[in-house]
Amino acid sequence: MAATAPALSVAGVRKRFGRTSALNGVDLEVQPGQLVGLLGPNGAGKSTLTKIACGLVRPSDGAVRIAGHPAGSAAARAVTGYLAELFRFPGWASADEVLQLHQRLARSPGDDGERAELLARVGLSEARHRRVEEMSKGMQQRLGIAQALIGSPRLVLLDEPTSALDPAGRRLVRDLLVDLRGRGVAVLLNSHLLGEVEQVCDHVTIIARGTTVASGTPPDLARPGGVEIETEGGTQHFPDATREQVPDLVAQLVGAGERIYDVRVVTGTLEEAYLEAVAEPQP
Ligand SMILES: Nc1ncnc2c1ncn2[C@@H]1O[C@H](COP(=O)(O)OP(=O)(O)OP(=O)(O)O)[C@@H](O)[C@H]1O
Repeated sequence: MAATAPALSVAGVRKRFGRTSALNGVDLEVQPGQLVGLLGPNGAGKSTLTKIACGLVRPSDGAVRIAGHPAGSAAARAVTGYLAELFRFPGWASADEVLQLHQRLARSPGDDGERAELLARVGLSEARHRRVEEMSKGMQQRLGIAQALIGSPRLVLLDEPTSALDPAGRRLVRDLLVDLRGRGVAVLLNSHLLGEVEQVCDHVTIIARGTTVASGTPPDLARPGGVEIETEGGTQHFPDATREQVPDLVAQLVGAGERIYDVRVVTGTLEEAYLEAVAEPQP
């Protein structure tokens, strides 16, 4: 069962914190080798869902399984890597010591070699003996990502892993995510950086008010935005036209005596789709 099960399966999950209903029935799947972006406004329930997946929070209702094992079980935790949104490593520890500690916590058979490889993958080889308190926020975040990869997890849960990173650091993490996908690792990525999610994720789930409001591939979610044709008299916008209609549109305009300088098929952005999906329903 475990061999063919999704890396992460979330079915009908609800979570109440006292009077606050954080999740109201969310479904989500991440397959091995799939990179899924979890988007949603502040307070939508993304971190709560991630914490449920790694067994830190118990759902009030619903089922969460990791590679076929119940979330929170030893078998599930053994194949899961997690980077929390807000984490703090001891300031006195070096990068290498942080990873060593987490190797012990994760009971990873990994050794010096695993630590050196992980530090290289997050661009911290030179900082191996630097203390955490001497690192920038971005370096600490990259160390956090290395920590999440200890023991070669099959599922990696990353809660806003690039919020402190500069553009080069973000590129490095994007490349790392693509590499993980290539190795068959499943990744759930919580992020507010829509451009990044659009570039790297195979699938996106948007939650708002504790429920799923949209789900699909980034191109599916980012709807087409029509066709723009630049003519002598200015830009003409055909909002409902598709790429297939371009030759006919151009022929009509030329037939009507227009001169054409440029034609653009406008694609919507994930940002537009996101804003539409999370908008409060009108009463
Ligand atoms: N331990 C807790 N006790 C009480 N309420 C909580 C707890 N954790 C989360 N909540 C509430 O649950 C809801 C969802 O919070 P969560 O942190 O999961 O949102 P999020 O989508 O990750 O937000 P952000 O984008 O700001 O990180 C919020 O209303 C939050 O206040």
